[in-house]
Amino acid sequence: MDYTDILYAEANQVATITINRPKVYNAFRPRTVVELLDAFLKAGWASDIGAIVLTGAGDKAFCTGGDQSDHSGQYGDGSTRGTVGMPVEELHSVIRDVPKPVIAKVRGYAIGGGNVLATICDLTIAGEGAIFGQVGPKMGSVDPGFGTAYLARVVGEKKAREIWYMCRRYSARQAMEMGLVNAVVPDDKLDAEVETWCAELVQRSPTAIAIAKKSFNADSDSIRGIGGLGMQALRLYYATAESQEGVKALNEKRPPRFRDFLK
Ligand SMILES: CC(C)(COP(=O)(O)OP(=O)(O)OC[C@H]1O[C@@H](n2cnc3c(N)ncnc32)[C@H](O)[C@@H]1OP(=O)(O)O)[C@@H](O)C(=O)NCCC(=O)NCCSC(=O)c1cc(O)c2ccccc2c1O
Repeated sequence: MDYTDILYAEANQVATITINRPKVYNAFRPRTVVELLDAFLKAGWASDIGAIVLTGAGDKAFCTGGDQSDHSGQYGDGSTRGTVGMPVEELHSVIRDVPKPVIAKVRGYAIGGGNVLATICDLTIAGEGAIFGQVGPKMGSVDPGFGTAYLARVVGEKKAREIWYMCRRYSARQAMEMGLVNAVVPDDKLDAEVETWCAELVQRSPTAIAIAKKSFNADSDSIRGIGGLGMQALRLYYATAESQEGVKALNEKRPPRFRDFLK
C-alpha cells in the first residue's frame, strides 16, 4: 500500500511508524487509520523486527485524535469501514495484538484519540514538553472501551474519571506520576532515549516478550467488547445535535453550548 498520511521506516530491527500530518497536529482521518493498520500489520509480523515505535511528525504533536475538519456526524465520506467512519477500534486492537512491544514516542500534544493511542501502546516515552489529555466531553465525543476503561487500569479509576470529565491538560511529568508514561527526557534527547530502549528490547527473547504481551492483554481483553458496544453508541451520539455542536464550536473556535440541545 502507498502511504500518504504516514511514514514507515525500518532500521536496527526497529520499525518506526510516523503519523505525518503536522498541519493538523497529526490528527487522523479515515485514510490515516487504514495506513496505520497496514503498517502495524507489516511491522508486527516481520520476523526481523523486534520493536515498533509510533510517533508524530514535527515537534508540535504526537497526535490530536480524530481530524475534526473531516467530521460531521461521522468521519469521512462513508467509504471507509469502521463503526464511525474509520476503523479506529481495529487500530486499537492491532496495536495490542501484534506480538511486538510498541513504544509511543511523544513530542508535543497527545490529545483525544492521540492520548488513547499512546495509552494503548506497551510503553510511552515522552519529551518534557509533551502534553497529555482527553477532550471528548468538550467537543462532543468520547472513546468507549480502551480509551476509558483501559485508561482506568493504567492510571486508576479516580484519575481516569478526572481526565475524562474535566478535560484538563497534563504535563509529561504529571503523566509520569500517574503511570501514563514510563520515562520523560529533554525533548532534544527523546530520539536517542527511544533508540536506547529499542536497542535493549531487541536483545530480549522475542517469544518471551510476545507471551508476556499476550498475557498482559488477556487480563484486559474484555474491554475490547465494551469498546465494540460503545462504538455503536458513539455512532448514534455523533448523529445528535449535541455532539455536532461540539465539533462546530471547535471549528468555529468558540465555546460549545451543549445544554441548548438537551431535550
Ligand atoms: C491540540 C490543541 C490543544 C492545540 O492547541 P493550539 O492552540 O496549540 O493549536 P491550534 O488549536 O491552533 O492547532 C494548530 C492547528 O492544528 C489544527 N488541529 C489540531 N488538532 C486538530 C484535530 N484534531 N483535527 C483537525 N485539526 C486539528 C488546528 O485546527 C490548527 O489549524 P489552523 O489551520 O487553524 O492553524 C488544539 O488544537 C485542540 O484542542 N485540537 C483538537 C483536539 C480534538 O478535538 N481532537 C479530537 C477528539 S475526538 C477523538 O480524538 C477521537 C478519538 C477516538 O479514539 C475515536 C475513536 C473512534 C472514532 C472517533 C474517535 C475520535 O474522534
